[in-house]
Amino acid sequence: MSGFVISCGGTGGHLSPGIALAESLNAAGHESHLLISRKDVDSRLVSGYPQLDFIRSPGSGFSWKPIQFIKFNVQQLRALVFAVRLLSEKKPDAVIGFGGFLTVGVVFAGFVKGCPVILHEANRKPGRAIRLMSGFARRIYLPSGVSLRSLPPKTVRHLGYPVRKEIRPLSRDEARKRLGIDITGKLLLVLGGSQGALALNRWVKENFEKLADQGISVLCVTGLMKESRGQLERVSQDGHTAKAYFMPFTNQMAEVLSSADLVVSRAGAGSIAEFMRCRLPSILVPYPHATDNHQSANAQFVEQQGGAVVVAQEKLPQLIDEVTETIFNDFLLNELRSNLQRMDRDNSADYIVSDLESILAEAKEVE
Ligand SMILES: CC(=O)N[C@H]1[C@@H](OP(=O)(O)OP(=O)(O)OC[C@H]2O[C@@H](n3ccc(=O)[nH]c3=O)[C@H](O)[C@@H]2O)O[C@H](CO)[C@@H](O)[C@@H]1O
Repeated sequence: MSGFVISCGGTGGHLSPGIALAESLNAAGHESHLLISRKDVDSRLVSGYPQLDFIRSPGSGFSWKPIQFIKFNVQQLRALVFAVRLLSEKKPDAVIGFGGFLTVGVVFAGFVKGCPVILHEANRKPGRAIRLMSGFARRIYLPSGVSLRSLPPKTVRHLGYPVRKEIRPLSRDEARKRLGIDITGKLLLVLGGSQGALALNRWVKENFEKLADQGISVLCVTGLMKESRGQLERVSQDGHTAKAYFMPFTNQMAEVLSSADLVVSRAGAGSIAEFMRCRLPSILVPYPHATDNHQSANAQFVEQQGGAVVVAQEKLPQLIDEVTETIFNDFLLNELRSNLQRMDRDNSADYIVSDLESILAEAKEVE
């Protein structure tokens, strides 16, 4: 049995693969501790996993704005001290970082203590933390076709995004029943990633009547910062009732993804991997201010593989036509679904576990 500290907090896109990996490590008889942030989104997501060991670290997101920049550096120092103490207490065999502001302190502490450092990058443009810490890594997992300058090839493995085991396609009717979605006809899911997207929430409110008149209902996951619940209803001229459901956050992602015919979403790597797993066709609207425009790179890759349609945020007025043309086009939906199936890397968490086991076995031989 080996022990691992997994740094995966700050946003759902880092936390979900951390949870997926911890579950696979624990199932293989290892021990894992997940380092997360004190943000609300982390608390909401981890509430569904009482069996895992989550540890909340100090830390704050990076910004060039002067006050936030000072706060970031002070918090990074606190996070480093916290990480050194944590590693002294848990004595892990390896430290794993999924990127984000929490990764830097714990990875550095792990390296100084002589612990193998393992990194995972989910996006098609590696983030700052991964780039900064890559020189310390014994292994880096990158999406296929993505490279990082000056890394020896033996350090890199191209593996997909670990998706949580419970995220599996369910029958559409069963999923709607479990969510209490009481509609007939097409359902459009609107998802702004783990933290929501104001522009997409607004788009739903502005376009619900047009969608309803075509018989399309909507499920909109608004994000915690834009807390919004409730329901809208509209009866079209032909007597069909369409509804719009709003919820701030969900711990029932398998049901949410399986209930819909189509999703309009930001292009986070985790969301995309889960659409593949649930074979859910998507229209991706990349967040235009994401670091190095990495969401556009994520979205374009899926579009090139035939798994999604991309609409830039400045083209949002065209989204309603894209939605209505796609959601009623069964040929296109089937095509998108079969391409998603082809792209899905089913058990990357299990591959990572066996790779970690061989890294640790090699390290023991060297000792
Ligand atoms: C604005 C920004 O920079 N976002 C980044 C962030 O996205 P973000 O945190 O939005 O992450 P993703 O879209 O990658 O994944 C969201 C995760 O949260 C889960 N979830 C979401 C909503 C909800 O109500 N319940 C729930 O469980 C999803 O199932 C998924 O597992 O990290 C990703 C991974 O590095 C990046 O690709 C994104 O670009």
